[in-house]
Amino acid sequence: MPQQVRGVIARAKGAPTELVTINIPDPGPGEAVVAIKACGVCHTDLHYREGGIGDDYPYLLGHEAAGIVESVGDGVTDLEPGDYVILNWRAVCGSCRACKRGRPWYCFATFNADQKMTLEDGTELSPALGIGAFADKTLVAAGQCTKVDPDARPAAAGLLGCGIMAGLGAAINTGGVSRGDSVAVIGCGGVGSAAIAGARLAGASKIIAIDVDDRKLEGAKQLGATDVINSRNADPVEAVQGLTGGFGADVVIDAVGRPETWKQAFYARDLAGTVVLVGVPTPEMQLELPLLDVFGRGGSLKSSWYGDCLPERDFPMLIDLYLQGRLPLDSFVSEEIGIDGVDQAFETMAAGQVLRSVVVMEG
Ligand SMILES: NC(=O)c1ccc[n+]([C@@H]2O[C@H](COP(=O)([O-])OP(=O)(O)OC[C@H]3O[C@@H](n4cnc5c(N)ncnc54)[C@H](O)[C@@H]3O)[C@@H](O)[C@H]2O)c1
Ligand SMILES: [Zn+2]
Ligand SMILES: [Zn+2]
Repeated sequence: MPQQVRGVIARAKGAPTELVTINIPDPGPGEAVVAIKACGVCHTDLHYREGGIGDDYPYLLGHEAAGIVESVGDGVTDLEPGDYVILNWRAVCGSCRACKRGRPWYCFATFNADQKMTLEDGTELSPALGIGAFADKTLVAAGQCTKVDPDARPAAAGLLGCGIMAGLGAAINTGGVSRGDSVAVIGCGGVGSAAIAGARLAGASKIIAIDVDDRKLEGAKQLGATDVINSRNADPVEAVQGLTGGFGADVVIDAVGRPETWKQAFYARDLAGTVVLVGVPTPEMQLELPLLDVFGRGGSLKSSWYGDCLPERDFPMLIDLYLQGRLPLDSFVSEEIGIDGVDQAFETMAAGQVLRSVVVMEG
């Protein structure tokens, strides 16, 4: 039986969000209905509201979520009602060129549910990143559900569904940080702080946190930064060189995504080091750089989407590390809010006051 639940939608560009009743169809072949337990508030949700991603309004917002599988459609064999899952926005297909060449994190075909959730009047909803989890329940493709240890509390577990995974993976997967490396992270919001936690987990010996906000640098120390630089007061390139014997860091992660921070990353790395761009630039941003400097420096220049993660490989492993006390996911949960608090959380986020606000569903 199709059911009616509450959901947070963006009805029109720039308009405040609304908590409304939505229709969830029964899961079709390859689909699942998931009862949401918690869902983090991410910049991307705000971008949807503001029209920065598309104009397929109304959007059903929310995409960093953990929940319990309620029902599954035909042909779903690896998931059953009662399973505790983290939702992901990149279920890989296994058969495209990227998948076949062993780089499934570049998979061309991402799986979402075929059926549509709707408003009460039948208007089709566009779920944010194919998820839509600021809701009591949502409909997804079964491949978007990854089973993890149910002992992990939902507010922390759900964060692996987007921004925190992006930061952890930028360090561990894309940057390939390994034991003894020196790492610098520019921008210590949720994503950059997660990169710091990832660098620590990977055994980095020096982790240099760079931000323009002392509150963020304080938080970075708690997560394992060994040194902090406020780039309003000091040249971050010189400071990183000074802290690394003049060489620069082995891996530098730009979690801001502006031409000036990327250049800092480029010059703050060791000659053979790696730059990872994880912050998302805007379309008009241009980069100007002496080509000779690119030539004269080896190493690699990379970008990282979703931490180059493979949910089935990475989520259960990271949740195990969390439960062992080795990955401080709780530190990223700045506040827990109700489903009616999303717009307020967008303001708190824009003011730089939190790493993550997390909507926790009652009951
Ligand atoms: N690649 C991905 O898969 C992925 C996933 C999620 C988010 N992101 C992107 O990552 C970026 C960071 O996201 P977030 O949630 O951490 O945002 P955030 O706003 O929480 O953090 C940004 C941080 O950068 C700092 N900052 C701003 N300008 C700076 C500068 N010039 N130098 C140093 N620090 C500066 C801010 O003080 C803040 O602490 C965004 O661009 C976001 O879109 C990427
Ligand atoms: Zn594929
Ligand atoms: Zn997100």
